[in-house]
Amino acid sequence: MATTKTKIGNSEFRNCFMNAAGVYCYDKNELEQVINSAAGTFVTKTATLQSRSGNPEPRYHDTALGSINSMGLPNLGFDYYLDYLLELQKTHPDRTFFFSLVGMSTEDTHTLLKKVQESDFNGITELNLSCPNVPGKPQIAYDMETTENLLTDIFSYFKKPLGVKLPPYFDIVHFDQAATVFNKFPLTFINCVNSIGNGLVIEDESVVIKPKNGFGGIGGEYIKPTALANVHAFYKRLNPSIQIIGTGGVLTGQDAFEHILCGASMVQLGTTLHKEGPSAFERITNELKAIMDKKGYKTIEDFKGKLKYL
Ligand SMILES: O=C1NC(=O)NC(C(=O)O)N1
Repeated sequence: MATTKTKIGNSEFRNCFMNAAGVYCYDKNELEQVINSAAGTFVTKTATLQSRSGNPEPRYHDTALGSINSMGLPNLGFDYYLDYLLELQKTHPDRTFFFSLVGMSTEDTHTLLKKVQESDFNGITELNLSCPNVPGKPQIAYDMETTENLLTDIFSYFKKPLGVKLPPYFDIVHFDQAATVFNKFPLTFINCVNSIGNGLVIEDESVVIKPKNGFGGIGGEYIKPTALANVHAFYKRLNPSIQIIGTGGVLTGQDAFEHILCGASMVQLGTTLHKEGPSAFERITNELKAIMDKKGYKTIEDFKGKLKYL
């Protein structure tokens, strides 16, 4: 029987599936459900220094092929998530969890990461450089100079495992430029991709979410080709020491198989988890194991990154 265990940095996970930041991770209740599911680990909702109520509702909408959201980083604040993560280090010492965070300013980002560095947190930090939904705030990782300067400053003091959540890129030159920057730093991973920013969904004659006149991040089936391309483009360009987390368009074990084939070491569920709930982890894990058994793959390392070209 195949195993879907994996490793990110020096941390081992019993399963290569987890939630995507923003889904089933707002509070202890939701995170507990992911802990008790077949998921290998969880990532928190992206935490900011102060708690945020986020954008006006309706701000999330499911569609037949995925979802659109403009949540606006609603979260209970950095201290809430850090306190919970430190509590879990006592109750679940054998597990490693991910902490997603970003500042509303560069100064806040450094304040947050210095707090993490100085804390007893021994998990993995995911810096969200790609939220498309805070009015007036750009997706940081679309600005390579700002990203390079930020990472240079961060790695002068941050010595714990760190990865970045990236927006999708759509230009080969941008893959080259971004990879050149990321290869300069001891990143544990990059996570490709966040939602495709500023899409528009219409029902009858109206937008379906309130913020930004209906413009929001797109997830689900719509984005799998873009997600797979980003995973593979960076897999081919990055130092092997920087692993890839694949996020976007995973509904089935086949979708997860494709993400791993492109180079992902971990696969996140966003829209599918929102629609189906934590039981999706067991379903998709079993579907992936069935594919692996059929193909004679014992571990994900047997086919990770081995996408065939014509
Ligand atoms: O990084 C994010 N990506 C999204 O698609 N939505 C959330 C949000 O709006 O909070 N953040």
